[in-house]
Amino acid sequence: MAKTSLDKSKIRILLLEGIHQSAVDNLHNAGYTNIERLSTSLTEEDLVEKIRDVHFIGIRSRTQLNERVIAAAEKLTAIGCFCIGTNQVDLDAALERGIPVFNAPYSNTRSVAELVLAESIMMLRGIPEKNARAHEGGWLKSASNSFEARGKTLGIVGYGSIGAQLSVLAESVGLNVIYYDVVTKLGMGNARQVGSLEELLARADIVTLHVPETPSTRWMIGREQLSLMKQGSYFINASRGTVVDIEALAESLDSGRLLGAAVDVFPVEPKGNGEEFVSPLRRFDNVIITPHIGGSTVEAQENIGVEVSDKLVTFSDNGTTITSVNFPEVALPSHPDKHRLLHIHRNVPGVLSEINRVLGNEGINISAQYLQTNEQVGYVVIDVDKAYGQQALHALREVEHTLRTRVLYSGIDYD
Ligand SMILES: NC(=O)c1ccc[n+]([C@@H]2O[C@H](COP(=O)([O-])OP(=O)(O)OC[C@H]3O[C@@H](n4cnc5c(N)ncnc54)[C@H](O)[C@@H]3O)[C@@H](O)[C@H]2O)c1
Ligand SMILES: O=C(O)[C@H](O)COP(=O)(O)O
Repeated sequence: MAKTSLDKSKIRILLLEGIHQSAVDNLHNAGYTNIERLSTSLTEEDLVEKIRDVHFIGIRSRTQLNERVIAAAEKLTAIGCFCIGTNQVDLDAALERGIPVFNAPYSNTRSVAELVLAESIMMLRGIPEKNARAHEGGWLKSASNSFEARGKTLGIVGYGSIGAQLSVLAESVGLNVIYYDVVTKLGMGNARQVGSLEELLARADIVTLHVPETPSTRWMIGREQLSLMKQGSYFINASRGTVVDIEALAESLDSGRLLGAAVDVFPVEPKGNGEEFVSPLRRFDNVIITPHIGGSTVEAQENIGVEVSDKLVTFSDNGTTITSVNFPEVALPSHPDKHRLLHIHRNVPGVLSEINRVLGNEGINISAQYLQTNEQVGYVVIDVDKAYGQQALHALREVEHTLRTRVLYSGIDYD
């Protein structure tokens, strides 16, 4: 019987942007040893070159996996975003090539929520300016524009994992919480959903954004929205830089409508720690500027390293795509004495019956089978007797509308 799997040590894994050592350790423990780990992201040109021979890539928010890069990734099997956001990946381009994308939807949410609550309290007390003056030798002892959090209203835009967690923390210090979300959601504690973004902007003392980057959130906060905010209110953005018109935010700070802001994400961010950060917000002492570190805590990064590498290993070892953000979700218990075939195809009628027909024609008995589809793609996992693995793979490749096929042999096979 022909051995069909590629030795795990030949499976190339590229980890970028300083992904935590926990990911490397986890992959090693699962038998994957061919790992290159870089502390930075790569330019498009470098990525196109480097990704050619890579089976798995791990990135964070900075690496742009656009259509051109994905098209160059001839061997790429799965993408791991070691963060929450997946807007940096062309998810459709990956799907079209049968490449599932995974992320870590929960591991850094607490870190962001804690930071935002701390920033709210710091801004209410005017700490950013007082701190800046003291560093210059000044002494701004004053109660003017210095407030308790108790009884103020926090307005959360996007009540998902981070927004909801922040809501709980905020109520514990006496903030009243209102939130706006495109989906109707049950509030935590006494938090109340409002019917429109405009209502939230008009009622909140502090507005904080926790939406993903999508076409509906792009530039959702501009001059008009900021003009609806209360005189003397505060603004926080730790979501994505493209959600806010930063020039309009600077104008609101100049006009004094906003007493302060805290911004962690920017439309253009430096590619690495050595590059200059350019922003109209640099001139404001009452703005807390942080370098996209909302999720950058030791705890979050260690957990993310384990969570996403686990997902890559599980997919690599048995084809499971549960929690993939772009792919039909399939999990079939492993059958150690069988060969597992993975078949990814365009989601058009008749493919499954064609698969079963070609396998039947070859006299191949199917031990287990599971199909899931999304609008574009169908994903079938099929277990067959070991003696037929290679033959079944050849038969499946002939099925019309096939995007990709693979056979797993006591682990995995890569084309
Ligand atoms: N600064 C950081 O380091 C950092 C860390 C983690 C996450 N993030 C960003 O925060 C975002 C939110 O994270 P999450 O885990 O809470 O995501 P989530 O998906 O759990 O929640 C997002 C919420 O936004 C809502 N939403 C979507 N479009 C909306 C719109 N147009 N108006 C109002 N609400 C809308 C969704 O319904 C959902 O409830 C991530 O997508 C990521 O971009 C940043
Ligand atoms: O999407 C996220 O989880 C955050 O933006 C954090 O991204 P990072 O891993 O690049 O810090």
